Amino acid sequence: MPKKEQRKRFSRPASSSPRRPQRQSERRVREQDPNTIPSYLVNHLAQALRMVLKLDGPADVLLSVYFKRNHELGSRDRGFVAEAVYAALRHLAGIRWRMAPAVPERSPRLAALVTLASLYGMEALDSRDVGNDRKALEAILDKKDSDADPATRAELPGWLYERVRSQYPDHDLFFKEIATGAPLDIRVNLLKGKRDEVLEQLKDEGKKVVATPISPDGIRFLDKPGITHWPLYQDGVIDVQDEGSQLIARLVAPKRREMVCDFCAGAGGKTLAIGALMRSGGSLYAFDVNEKRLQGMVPRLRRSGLTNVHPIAIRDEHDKRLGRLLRKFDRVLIDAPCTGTGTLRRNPDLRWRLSEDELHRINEIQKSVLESASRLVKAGGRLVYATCSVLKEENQAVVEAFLAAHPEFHLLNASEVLEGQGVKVPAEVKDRFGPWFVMLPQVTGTDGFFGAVLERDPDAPRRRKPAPEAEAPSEETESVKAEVTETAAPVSEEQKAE
Ligand SMILES: C[S@@+](CC[C@H](N)C(=O)[O-])C[C@H]1O[C@@H](n2cnc3c(N)ncnc32)[C@H](O)[C@@H]1O
Repeated sequence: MPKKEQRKRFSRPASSSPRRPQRQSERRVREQDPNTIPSYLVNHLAQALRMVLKLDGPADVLLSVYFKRNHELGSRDRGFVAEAVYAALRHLAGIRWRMAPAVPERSPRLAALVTLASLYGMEALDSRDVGNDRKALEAILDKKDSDADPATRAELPGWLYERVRSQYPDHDLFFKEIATGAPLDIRVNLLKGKRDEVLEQLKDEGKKVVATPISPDGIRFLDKPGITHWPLYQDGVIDVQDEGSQLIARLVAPKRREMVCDFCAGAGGKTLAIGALMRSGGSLYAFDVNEKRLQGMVPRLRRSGLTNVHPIAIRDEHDKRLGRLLRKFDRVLIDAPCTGTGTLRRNPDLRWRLSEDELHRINEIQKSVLESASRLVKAGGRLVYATCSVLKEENQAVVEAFLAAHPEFHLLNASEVLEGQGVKVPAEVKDRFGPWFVMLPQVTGTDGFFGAVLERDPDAPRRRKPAPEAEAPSEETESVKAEVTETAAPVSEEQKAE
């Protein structure tokens, strides 16, 4: 292999090219070898890295601020800069180690050159952009990965590396997966379309799509098109949702006329999937402490055609008003706040912003939310605890501690719950994880997800009531809805208008 080829250290995103068309204004400034990356893109990458490497917010948010401030950048240029920023974040430990004693956040231009040379090779850089940094850059690129410590090679902070390493025998495959991006999955809204028909339509339109292998509702794009302007999206036939997240909604297995609660609903990814499984029947309460996130659900709900969802902002898991809903729900989903370590392919910056202290803080909230939300489950009802974390501390350990303190709940086999709906759960998932539902990038090709299905013993016999009126919310729950709706005015007002 020629030496320059050896220097391409990062796998290159399929969509990006080092040869960007130069803008007219740039050409006027100076002529440049057309086979190299235009200088203005190197400069933008350095400035974007200066901002994003502060790690004081999610990379996608910081990047969109950067692009707003630099609105003269066209969409292809934005794509190029974004891909390079994400590559730098995926390989930040390695870049840091190579650049030492220089530090990427203080030398973002050098970090930009290292990133671009690692993606496209030194020959893609204009010698005037490299300037006096050539020697330093060559020394940086010549360092051998095998000399770095294992956590650096895994591109994880030490505390997280140790946990993943000790927990998963196939940890090396996990490390390999988190060095790549994630595909774009969508869920077909069962109220408005059939998966196979939408799949055919997309294929006829020339889109590169396949059915998701496990979720019966999903479609996977082999590239990553922008879909939000498509009629299928605007009309609510499809929504963006990772296959793993679709399956968590299926773990809830709601029936059409039931009372269901999505306790940590956020912007409603799983709420929408559960509502569609309920065919918009029954009542679906969507709680969250973050009113702004709940508001993000409103346009999605409008597109989806669901009319059974009640988004309600709560103060916290001890909100007094929840007292009126005790033992009222057939199903409760807790999509708990978590470290998000299952989504590192999508959110490569997350690992550098997390800490062990943060993990412990989140862990306390998880236990407390599970404790409180479990009280809403009626006798014989189901409780699903889920996270997008790959850490046992946030998953099995939380549920095991809860079960030890609550003999009135027992664990169901999550794979059987899915198979009862015709979902083909991979044998490896069943064999490795028993009653738990665990998805991992290296096993299922999805984000990492955890789900546990618990059932409250049917200690109190269900009241026999004539269907269907009897299954409608009681006056008491209606009054809670009205009361809480007032406090969550911005969400619920829009909701009422639908
Ligand atoms: C994993 S996210 C939910 C994602 C969402 N279910 C989805 O599918 O798009 C966890 C959510 O829990 C919420 N949360 C945090 N603490 C909470 C609490 N004490 N009670 C209820 N929700 C809480 C956060 O605001 C966040 O939206």
